[in-house]
Amino acid sequence: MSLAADHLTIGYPGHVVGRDMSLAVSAGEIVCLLGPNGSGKTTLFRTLLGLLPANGGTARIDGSDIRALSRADIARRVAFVPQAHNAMFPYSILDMVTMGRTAHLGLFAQPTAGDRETALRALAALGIDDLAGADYTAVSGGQRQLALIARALAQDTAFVVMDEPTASLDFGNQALVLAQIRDLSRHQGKGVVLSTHDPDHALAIGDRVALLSDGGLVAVGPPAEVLTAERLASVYGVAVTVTRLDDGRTVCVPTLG
Ligand SMILES: Nc1ncnc2c1ncn2[C@@H]1O[C@H](COP(=O)(O)OP(=O)(O)OP(=O)(O)O)[C@@H](O)[C@H]1O
Repeated sequence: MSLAADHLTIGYPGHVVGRDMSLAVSAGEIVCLLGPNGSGKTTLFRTLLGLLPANGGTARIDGSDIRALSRADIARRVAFVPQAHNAMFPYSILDMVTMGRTAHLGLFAQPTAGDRETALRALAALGIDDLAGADYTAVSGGQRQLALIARALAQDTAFVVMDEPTASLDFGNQALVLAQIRDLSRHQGKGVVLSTHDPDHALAIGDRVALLSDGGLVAVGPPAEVLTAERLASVYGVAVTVTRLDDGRTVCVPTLG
């Protein structure tokens, strides 16, 4: 089982964002995508999910060309956590998360009590079950982000694609979400690809890191091999110290000029 970019060229009409990108995420694996602002992380995800046509190459799920799959087929196999957006429709958080179950329902079928249970369990896993009845448009950006992650958990797909899942979360909720993501891969065997601006997050939970810069994937591999001080300095233009802690973990600290 895999979610794969096969020599993908990505972009918009008249604007190529990245060329010849190849990357495959397997079941049970966490791949973290890092890259500067505007380098194309969201564009790559949208192309991988079939939301944006590739300018070249192929996006594949379990070997099938994404263009051959219906939206429902894709939604049964891949959940997407977009960046927390401003909500338009005043659904309750529970309704919003229950919508993650839609992929498993037949046309016109209503969610069952079991679907609501699944949604409630996902909310509890993220510590926001007390918000089940709250209006999705009237909670904070971080709470909306947690609800979007809960919706993906409820969708219960083999793969999860997360666009900056920790971006608007406080320090404690960042750790909670990282632990949830690790659990999704280690205990539930899901393949996860997520983008982040924090190399420490990739070092903490990534099995592999893909570094996107200058219109291509410049390095793909184990976090400690990809995220060297030299490479981070060259991609982000800041001096960085990469240090190993006594307990074996590795962290990155930028040097302020
Ligand atoms: N709808 C669009 N139409 C045309 N160009 C776009 C569109 N969305 C993004 N772009 C451009 O594509 C490039 C990549 O943007 P993208 O959002 O994929 O980057 P990103 O790595 O996700 O950035 P960030 O880290 O800031 O979220 C940018 O130059 C951006 O201006």
